[in-house]
Amino acid sequence: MLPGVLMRLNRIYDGVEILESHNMTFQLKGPWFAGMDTLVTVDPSNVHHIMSKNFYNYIKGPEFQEVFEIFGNGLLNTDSDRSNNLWKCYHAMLHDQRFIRFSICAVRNKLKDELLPLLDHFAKEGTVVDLQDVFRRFTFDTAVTILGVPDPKSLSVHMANNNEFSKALEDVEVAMVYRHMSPRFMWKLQNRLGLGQEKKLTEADAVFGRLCGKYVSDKRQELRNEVNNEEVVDLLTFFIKFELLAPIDDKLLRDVFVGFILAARDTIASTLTWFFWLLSKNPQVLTKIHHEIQENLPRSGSGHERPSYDDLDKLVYLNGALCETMRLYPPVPFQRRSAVNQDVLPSGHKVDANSKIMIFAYAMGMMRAVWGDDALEFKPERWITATGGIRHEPAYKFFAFNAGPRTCLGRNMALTQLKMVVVEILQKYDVEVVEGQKIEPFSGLILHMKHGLRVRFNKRC
Ligand code: HEM
Repeated sequence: MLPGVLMRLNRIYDGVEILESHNMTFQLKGPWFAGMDTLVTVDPSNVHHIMSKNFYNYIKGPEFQEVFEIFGNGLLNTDSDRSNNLWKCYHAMLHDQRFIRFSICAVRNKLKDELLPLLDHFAKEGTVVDLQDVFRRFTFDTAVTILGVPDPKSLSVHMANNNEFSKALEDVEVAMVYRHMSPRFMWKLQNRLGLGQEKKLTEADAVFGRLCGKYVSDKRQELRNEVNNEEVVDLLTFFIKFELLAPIDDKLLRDVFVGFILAARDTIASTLTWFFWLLSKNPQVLTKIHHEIQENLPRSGSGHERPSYDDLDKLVYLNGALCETMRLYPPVPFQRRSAVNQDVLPSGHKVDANSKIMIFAYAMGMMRAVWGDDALEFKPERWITATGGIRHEPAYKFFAFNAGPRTCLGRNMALTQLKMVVVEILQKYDVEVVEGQKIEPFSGLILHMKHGLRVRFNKRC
């Protein structure tokens, strides 16, 4: 059943119905020889139990690490709690004011100097563009810049696709989905014979090794020559210079590099794409966001560096609309875990040692039992308290950023970046979604739009 279910992720409503009729937890069966049986759950009490209360019993495990071996010893592939040194290093970096300033500046410059001029060009020419492609290029360039490597400049009028690293990432994603959907012996055999997706995966690994090797050695050289500029703290500089993680060898830096792009690139691009599509379907929400921006943000030319952190914090309704987007279309649509020891979940389901569990974040956001009868509606109001503040939902219910000790470390940075991009685009353009296109999700590691999202930009007066 598992391959079939993964292939039909676009028919999510079937999955929602099955899970609703099974009280939010369901045993999937694979062929007896393939070891693919998986307990699928969207029950928040189970999620809380798995991700927090009994955290040590539910690991990604060796099988997960084997599937994702291309990410090496990076954080996404590592089991353990917050005592892990790599986790501590990431945590320190994402709370370091110099790194935060550098990242915000990278996003702001990319917006101002490249994305907005490009959208101006598209608006002037009346060009129809794939918004998802635009955002993926934007987030790729910003993630690479934040890493401290020369900007690949993949945003351009011609939208050429000639970046080796980005192509390798795409091959990796397809290969990961293939590994998930195939019995282990099958992809192992293909890997040994160098066939199909496995061949591409091996080639992608070589690209990562070669390019990251060069980036890291260039950065080490740059730091040796540096006239000390304490203000510029990109990711590689942070990891190499501050030596929080000693020793840090080039192989681990390669794993951090690839993992960071994976964590910070398509998650943001996916959210932005679904967000603009949802706005096109819900014009009343768009009107309210415009109103909130007008009320709260200084106008351009007022001398402020716009918009500031504090300004963005005032946008409570926009925050709700972004959370609502990630509730319905969580960029990371599922999480896999494996049980170390036998256990019983709060729902009463028995879990055998070494059995597999999937938390299906995508279906969870659509569960009436979790979100109420209006679960399928796009309602930013859901995220606002009676006094007009931000309503915080527990992570085991709003699972887009994961839950427990291994919650997404970049959550705040992600929300800031999302708001910066949305505000700038909405202030300057009306985004017109082309009629008649088929919109359906494609779930790899990230929940993309299968056919992209074709739009026109019309300049606002
Ligand atoms: C909308 C944007 C984002 C979403 C929905 C998101 C979601 C997630 C999820 C679900 C995980 C757990 C992955 C797993 O263990 O399989 C995760 C981990 C992580 N994310 Fe994010 N993420 C986003 C943006 C970012 C950004 C911008 C950064 C960095 C600046 C970031 C940094 C990380 C890191 C370092 C981890 C590893 C945490 C750990 O394993 O302990 N994320 N994220």
